[in-house]
Amino acid sequence: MTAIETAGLTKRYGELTALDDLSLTVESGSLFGLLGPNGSGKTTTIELLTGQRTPDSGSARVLGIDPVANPREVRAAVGILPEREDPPSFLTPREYLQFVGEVRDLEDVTERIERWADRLEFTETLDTVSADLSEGQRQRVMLGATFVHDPDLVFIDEPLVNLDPILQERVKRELRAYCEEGNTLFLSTHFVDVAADLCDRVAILDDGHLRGTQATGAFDDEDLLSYFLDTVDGGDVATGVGDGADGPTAAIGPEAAPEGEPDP
Ligand SMILES: Nc1ncnc2c1ncn2[C@@H]1O[C@H](COP(=O)(O)OP(=O)(O)OP(=O)(O)O)[C@@H](O)[C@H]1O
Repeated sequence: MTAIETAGLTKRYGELTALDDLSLTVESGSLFGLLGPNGSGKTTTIELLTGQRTPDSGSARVLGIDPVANPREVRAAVGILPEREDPPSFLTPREYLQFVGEVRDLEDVTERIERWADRLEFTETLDTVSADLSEGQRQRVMLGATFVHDPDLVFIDEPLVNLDPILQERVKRELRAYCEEGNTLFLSTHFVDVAADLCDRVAILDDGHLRGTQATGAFDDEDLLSYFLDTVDGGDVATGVGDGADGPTAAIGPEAAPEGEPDP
């Protein structure tokens, strides 16, 4: 079954074409990665697929729903976690997730909150006001809010930023488990090792253009990095989430690209 299908999806901001003629298929149950340098159009793609923006041309179906005709329906069906969003500082995670549960009209909210807090390891901070949480703790609460309605499809922009290495592994395990339960994850990242580690299929976006789609099974991190650098024109490409709370440990610019001409 197909979770996402786009045909010729195009978005312009004034003179700038942020996304150009994107045609993509994402199968249900897959862990799909949209990999691209800063400004390549990843966020725009997610915003178009979730009915937050309207394309200039082209079409999409998300879980069979047209996000242009039915933006609220698509947002009710999926989970969305934009990059760097926080729970309100004056609410505890439990209060925030209860609020999300009410907006989403959920039954069994208490059970859902406790289950996701357990899966994402923030049970101990459920009743601490969010202003007193670390960045990594707030990121886990946001992940909980994204999954609390157990959607069939989840979009996450940069899933592992702000998490220490131990929590990155825990979250990766949970994301993989979520797909093994038959759900679909659509991740956007500019970290090659996140894509290599997590995703079973990666689409490379560069300057608004889809440069290629690859199954990651045959790649290790280095292979995917080489493929990525050969595929994109270069730019602010991060190679790893490293050991810090902040993400990249190395940003590869055009000067670091391997010698030789990229594949046509
Ligand atoms: N609301 C907007 N108005 C004008 N230009 C925009 C707007 N949103 C994005 N852009 C531009 O569109 C291009 C694609 O942006 P987008 O945010 O989709 O890229 P991205 O791959 O998600 O980048 P990053 O990895 O830095 O988050 C960029 O050149 C950006 O400056």
